[in-house]
Amino acid sequence: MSGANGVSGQGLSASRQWRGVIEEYRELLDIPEGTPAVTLREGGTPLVHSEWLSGLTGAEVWLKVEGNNPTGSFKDRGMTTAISVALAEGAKAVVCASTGNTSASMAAYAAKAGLTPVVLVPEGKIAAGKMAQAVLHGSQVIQVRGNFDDCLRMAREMAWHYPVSLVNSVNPVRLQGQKTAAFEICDFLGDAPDFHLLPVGNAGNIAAYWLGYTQYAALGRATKRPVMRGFQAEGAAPLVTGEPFPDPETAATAIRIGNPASWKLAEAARDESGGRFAAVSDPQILAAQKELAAHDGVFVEPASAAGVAGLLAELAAGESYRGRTVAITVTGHGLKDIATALEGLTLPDLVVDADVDAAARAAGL
Ligand SMILES: Cc1ncc(COP(=O)(O)O)c(C=O)c1O
Ligand SMILES: N[C@@H](CCOP(=O)(O)O)C(=O)O
Repeated sequence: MSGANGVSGQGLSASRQWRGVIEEYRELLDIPEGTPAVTLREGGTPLVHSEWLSGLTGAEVWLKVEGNNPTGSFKDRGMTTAISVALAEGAKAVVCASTGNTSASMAAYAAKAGLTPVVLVPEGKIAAGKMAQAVLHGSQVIQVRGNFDDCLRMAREMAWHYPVSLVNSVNPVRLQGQKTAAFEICDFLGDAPDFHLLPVGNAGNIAAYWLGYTQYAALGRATKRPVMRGFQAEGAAPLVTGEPFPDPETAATAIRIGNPASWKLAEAARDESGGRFAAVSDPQILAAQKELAAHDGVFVEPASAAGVAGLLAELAAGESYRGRTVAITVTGHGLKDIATALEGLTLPDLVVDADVDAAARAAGL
């Protein structure tokens, strides 16, 4: 899951190493001047052309593969900025509420910075890979009898009453880092795409992309801004219905969020771009996850497939993207949640003697 992979993908020469999003885009980030970067060289992730989805749609469909970040999700872009600023401001400890990825990312960057990470998660709802990351990077992980929204309320209060800095995306410095994904897409394509599709949970990421696209258009580095389409899980779709979900539920645990903190910013991105929010069911999400792995070689966690599931659902409903350029963010790596990926699958049990002909026969060659 290395992020320093911008060498060919970002048009860099082989001798030039990707430096992480702060050093690559410092002059475009609203963070205190001269803030030393705490970085794991996040960003510079591949924009992979999807022959499968391009063939289905008649569009040029590109996947922004954020699982290639150092901790396996897009959160690293925002965590480099949040942890760098927190450290520069003298923080000794950091806290977040999480459905998993934010805690994994915070813990890694806190370890790098020598800060103490405190994590609040909904009890029993965190994928094992993410929990392992948080624990191995040295977090104090506190499970809460409640959902993510309860955890976020507690994290805000903890940061208010105790000497600990909050690094959830309600911290605006997070969005500064996360907007760099929009910069990278424009830099790679030479302009903004016509459409940008992505999963939405707490809604920081759609807000960050919109910031980035807006900034690039204002600077003349892009001629347009994309139409933003955000996809939520049916059981946790407050932006679709317009009402908080008191008991959000979905197999896509990363987006099991009933009351997104960046609700207003997400609505602004939708309205200013002429976009929309829509819901996709868990079976649609899990089917998209499998198809993406099988057709494009990109293995993502369930929540990360919501944008692709959304595109497929729209196509089935008669929507056309023909002739357009479409970017879809696939937000996190599939290895984070193996249990869900394997659910309902029959694992191969072909066992042969140590004999090549027997293996070839078993393989049907
Ligand atoms: C893998 C993954 N995808 C998508 C999201 C949604 O991002 P956001 O909360 O910024 O809307 C999250 C976190 O919520 C996530 O962990
Ligand atoms: N999916 C998120 C939820 C909270 O994230 P944030 O970006 O709003 O801090 C997670 O991974 O915890």
